[in-house]
Amino acid sequence: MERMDNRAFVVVGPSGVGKGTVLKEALARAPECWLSVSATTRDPRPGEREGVDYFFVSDERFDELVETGQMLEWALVHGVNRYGTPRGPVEDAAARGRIPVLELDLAGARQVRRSMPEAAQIFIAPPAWEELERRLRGRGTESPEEIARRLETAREEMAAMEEFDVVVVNDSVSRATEELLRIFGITR
Ligand SMILES: Nc1nc2c(ncn2[C@@H]2O[C@H](COP(=O)(O)OP(=O)(O)O)[C@@H](O)[C@H]2O)c(=O)[nH]1
Ligand SMILES: Nc1ncnc2c1ncn2[C@@H]1O[C@H](COP(=O)(O)OP(=O)(O)O)[C@@H](O)[C@H]1O
Repeated sequence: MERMDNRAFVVVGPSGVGKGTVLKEALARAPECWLSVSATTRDPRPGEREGVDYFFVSDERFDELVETGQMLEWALVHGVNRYGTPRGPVEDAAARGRIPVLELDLAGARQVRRSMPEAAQIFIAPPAWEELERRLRGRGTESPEEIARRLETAREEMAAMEEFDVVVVNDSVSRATEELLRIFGITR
């Protein structure tokens, strides 16, 4: 995959595909890139840190952020919690010459395709459906009901893969990381 010289990157992929894992590896080696920290109404998982993994906010605070125009995009994900991209930090990062990277769900990616059409849209896919299920269950952070809901959302996301500029298969973390770095334009 050739370098994509865009001013921002949107990364989408089904829950458990390894977006977080691969993005963390890639961004540690891509100082030009800046990962947006989303606001969410969901509860933190063990080990997740406020302001690092997410800004964990109440429903009331989320309403306020939306109503005052502070969200670049937002969506109700898995039918339960809302997630959104705070606008200010993205604009600040871009103004400092960093390349914003946004990890979003499908609805968020579609909004950004309209509001920031220059952003490259990347889909992270599993090597096989069974492997996605295995990773999601193996992570062990969701209840069986939550896993079932995530797999339902995953079917819709996988069906929308063709909307994306490029698909990166997360077969191995190191290979997928290398491919992502090439797309980001970083080859060292
Ligand atoms: N639209 C939108 N989606 C987001 C945002 N932040 C995270 N998401 C998506 O919300 C979904 C759920 O994320 P998370 O609760 O961390 O669960 P996981 O995907 O199972 O690790 C994923 O598809 C994320 O990409 C955001 O700011 N906006
Ligand atoms: N290439 C891979 N091969 C095997 N397991 C992986 C791979 N990438 C990620 N994982 C594992 O899959 C699980 C889900 O990864 P995570 O990064 O939390 O996914 P996401 O952010 O897409 O929900 C984690 O337990 C992670 O260690």
